[in-house]
Amino acid sequence: MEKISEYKCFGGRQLQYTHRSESLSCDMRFGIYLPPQAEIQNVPVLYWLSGLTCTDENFTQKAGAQRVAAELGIAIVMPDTSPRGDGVPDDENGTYDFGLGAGFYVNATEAPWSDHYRMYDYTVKELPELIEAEFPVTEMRAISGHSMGGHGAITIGLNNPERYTSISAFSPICHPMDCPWGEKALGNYLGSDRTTWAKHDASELVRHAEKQLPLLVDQGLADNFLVEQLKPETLEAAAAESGYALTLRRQEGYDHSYFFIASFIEEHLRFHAKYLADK
Ligand SMILES: N[C@@H](CCC(=O)N[C@@H](CS)C(=O)NCC(=O)O)C(=O)O
Repeated sequence: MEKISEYKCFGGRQLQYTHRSESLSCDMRFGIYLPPQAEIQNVPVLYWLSGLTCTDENFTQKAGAQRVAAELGIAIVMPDTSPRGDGVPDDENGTYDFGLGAGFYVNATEAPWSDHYRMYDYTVKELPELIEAEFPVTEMRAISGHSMGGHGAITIGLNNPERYTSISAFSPICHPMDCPWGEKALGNYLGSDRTTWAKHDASELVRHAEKQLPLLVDQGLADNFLVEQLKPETLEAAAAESGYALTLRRQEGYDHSYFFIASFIEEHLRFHAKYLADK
């Protein structure tokens, strides 16, 4: 692991590292914010999963999360959104919604993607192991994300309820089995057998959840992707069916951008802080 940059921020430190990833077979970058409390004690961690086209830097630079993370004593880890580098295949047409910048937080089973595109293992196991070995953090983890990363946060959280205290999402892809982004990604990474997709579909997981983790979702009503790609109503219907205590808030006038995330990230951090402190 090698440090790329370090900035003092709200009394804590905003850091960026590169490391060799065994699960992804390539070098990866991640960002980590350590609040001031981490100078004297281990602190809990929020994992943030970004959306299509993002790297580790979008959330770091645009969400404005550090001030409240410093107040609450929470570290934030921001991974990249796909494997990168020489030899990592990309969509042959270079589209933004598949391949580089679009790992969808699954382990690909199909060639040529399966050699590198293993973002599920990276996010669930490899990265937390590295973070917990190298930084002053506890094993208390929460997970959040945006769009493709909101899908990642909900699916990873619900598939591993013992590993996380709470889940939140901004504008998540709620039903990837039935939207263009999701069908393209899951079809290419996992193959045509749709039964293997259900484990990576937030609505399916909420419909069948055995253990409920606290789940907060914010969705802007002026989001261009709302109707065709995000479909929060499917998550709501699934929660109603299974009795899952979902909090889904529709926010008038907000779009899909980081201006929306910046407007509500404080509430998401305070939501997670409650459960990170409880356990
Ligand atoms: N660039 C795409 C949209 C991709 C997009 O909106 N990405 C979101 C996540 S799904 C994002 O966070 N973009 C980076 C940013 O706003 O900093 C387009 O041309 O339609």
